[in-house]
Amino acid sequence: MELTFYKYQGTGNDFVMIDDRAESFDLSNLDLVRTLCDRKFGIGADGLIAIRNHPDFDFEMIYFNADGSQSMCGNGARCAVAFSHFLGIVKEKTRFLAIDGPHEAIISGEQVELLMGDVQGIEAKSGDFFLNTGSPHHIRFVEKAEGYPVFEEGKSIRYDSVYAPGGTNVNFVQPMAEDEVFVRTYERGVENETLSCGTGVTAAAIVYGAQHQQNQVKINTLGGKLSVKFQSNPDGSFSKIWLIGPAEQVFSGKIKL
Ligand SMILES: N[C@@H](CCC[C@H](N)C(=O)O)C(=O)O
Repeated sequence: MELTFYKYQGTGNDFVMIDDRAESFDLSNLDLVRTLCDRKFGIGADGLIAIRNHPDFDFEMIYFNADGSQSMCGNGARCAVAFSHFLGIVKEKTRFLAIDGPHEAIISGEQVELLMGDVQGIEAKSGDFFLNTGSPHHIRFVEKAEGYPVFEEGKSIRYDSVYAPGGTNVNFVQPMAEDEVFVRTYERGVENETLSCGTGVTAAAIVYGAQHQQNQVKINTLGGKLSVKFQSNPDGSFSKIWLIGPAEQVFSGKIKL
């Protein structure tokens, strides 16, 4: 049996994409998810996304990390929107469902603008910060992200007992200007640094923007540039959070199952 797949990337965060409107992909087969995401034995990706029909939305995005765990993925959602546009499911605007709830998106050329869920607030964590942007994110500001031991430090914070049992993603954020940062992320579920993390840069932008009275922050990652805009509310929450950046189909193929 063969599976048709598409490969997408959003600022270097890469995903196996499956058109599963026929519901023939077994979502409970996590060994298969792990094999498809394996860079030596499969297609290779940070995560896998199945697109399914939903009665109340344009589509549903079902996201798995490379290790088979599930959470919200910002870059993956932008790629899922581009893929649904490619499949003809959506035009320039869409409303779809992800694990953290409904999302809206706008496609303008190569860019996908994604409306994220509201954020309740920012927690202080011994000089660092924590917030949930659909996925959990620890934020640490560093003077220089280049050369920073992202894997070692990220892994140690990801497994810190304060985040047990679920763990957290970990972002190291270097300020570059009043409205610009460089972000490197250790991703839970990939268990390594990825070239970019959408929910992570969103978290970094919110913390940095709130500290510098900015409601729009430019983001540099190892995989490219994104931007985040948001509204700060008097109760410490954040809403109208938009993650903006490119999403691209890289190749497609068939793999033997
Ligand atoms: N790469 C993603 C985040 C995916 C989920 C994360 N690894 C987790 O398990 O929390 C993004 O672009 O947001």
